[in-house]
Amino acid sequence: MILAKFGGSSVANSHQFKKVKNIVNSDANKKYVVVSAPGKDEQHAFKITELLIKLYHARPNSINFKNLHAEIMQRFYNIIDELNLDKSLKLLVTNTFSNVKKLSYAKLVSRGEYLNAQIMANYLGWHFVDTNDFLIIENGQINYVASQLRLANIMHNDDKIVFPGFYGVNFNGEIQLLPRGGGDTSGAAISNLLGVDKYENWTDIDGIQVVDPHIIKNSVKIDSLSYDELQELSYMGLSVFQEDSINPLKNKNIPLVIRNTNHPHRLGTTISNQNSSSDITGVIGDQEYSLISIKKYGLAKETNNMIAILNVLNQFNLEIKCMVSEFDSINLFVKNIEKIGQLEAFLVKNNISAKVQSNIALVAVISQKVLANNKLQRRIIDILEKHHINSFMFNQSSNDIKFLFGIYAKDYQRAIKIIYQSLFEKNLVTQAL
Ligand SMILES: Nc1ncnc2c1ncn2[C@@H]1O[C@H](COP(=O)(O)OP(=O)(O)O)[C@@H](O)[C@H]1O
Ligand SMILES: N[C@@H](CC(=O)OP(=O)(O)O)C(=O)O
Repeated sequence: MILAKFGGSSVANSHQFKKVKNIVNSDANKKYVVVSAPGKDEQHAFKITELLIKLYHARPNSINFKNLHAEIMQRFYNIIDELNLDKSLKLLVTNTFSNVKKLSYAKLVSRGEYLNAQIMANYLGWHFVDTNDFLIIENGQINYVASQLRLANIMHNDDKIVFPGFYGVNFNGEIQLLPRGGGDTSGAAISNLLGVDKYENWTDIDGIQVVDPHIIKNSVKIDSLSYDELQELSYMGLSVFQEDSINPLKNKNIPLVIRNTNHPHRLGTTISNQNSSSDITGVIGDQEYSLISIKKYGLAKETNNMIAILNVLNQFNLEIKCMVSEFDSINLFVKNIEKIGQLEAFLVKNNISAKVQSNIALVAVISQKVLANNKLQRRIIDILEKHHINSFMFNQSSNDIKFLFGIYAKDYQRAIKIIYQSLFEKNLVTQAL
């Protein structure tokens, strides 16, 4: 049994719907489909989810509101008309958006996946099952035990089912959204609940590449990698697959295959408990960090100091990506802070002497094979020095999968290109081993 999740780019218009039908009909084992809301395509610069978020914030009856409302409905009408589907679906679209201002944020924003799953189910001739009826999300976390019980009451063995991604429901019956990109998580969670043999994640790229294609268009494609490597890649910012989606698959040893809806015969990238096919699986990062450097005599020795600092950061809801401590200092890399001034004032008021620096990038080289010896790390530091890229804070993860360093954001893309070219194009990976 296979569950296939189709991301926004794979279900953006009627043309893409036809590709999805060919893919699922070509393999009798594909029994479950999860869809996202229509994404971007050549005609549409915005995803439906983005338009729904704008609609929620638009002033009722303003021109902007009316335009957004019409644009969203028209995209669904076009898909239904172009596929010659039952006209009742158009009525469903109209009714869904008939009283937008009465809908909660989560309910409105989830309607993109809800309608797309209804339309896809009708087009494939499969059943529609609403995740609203079984996927329990409490405080942002999926409750697997409760979800399993509810799902067991809905499922009938031979059903072929289309589920909407991205949302579930809490115990009070209110719709709950997963974080943006959460369709991957829905797919992984439902794969776990149904105990499928394989989870296919269909998107618009042939698989995972060593470098984000926005930085290097055609870097080496990885044929296979381990769950742990993917976890590190996603944690460091890989957008192709959501970070929270890996554990539900790893726990049940369900292989994940990332495949291209536009080129369905290409093999994609397989993620399982097997070691990677490549020495290096990623040169990856993000340039939206701030560095908080805190100094105090004997700081790292006193647990109370640490607790006080973490409490302060907690009040500002900061996500710490990396923390390096020495005898009298702690360096924390956090996602860009909107209220830097307020944070600095707060730290001073609490007698914590700290410097906050913005426009920092974190870059990681991910490899399960070569980081255990130190040669690759030295090679990377040499490359950065040779190209006059100021780097600071080098950190190796305890599982020897990730080598991480900080640089200034202005050097981010150049650093990634140089490291990739030096290691791959000049074939230095093998020399570094
Ligand atoms: N290292 C990488 N390898 C492959 N794709 C990547 C990588 N980094 C970023 N991406 C981007 O991820 C995109 C696919 O993810 P996403 O936009 O969420 O797809 P979907 O619409 O199918 O959910 C690709 O189009 C690609 O631009
Ligand atoms: N539509 C939601 C959920 C999602 O996973 O979408 P996509 O598959 O297009 O990344 C979003 O835009 O966040």
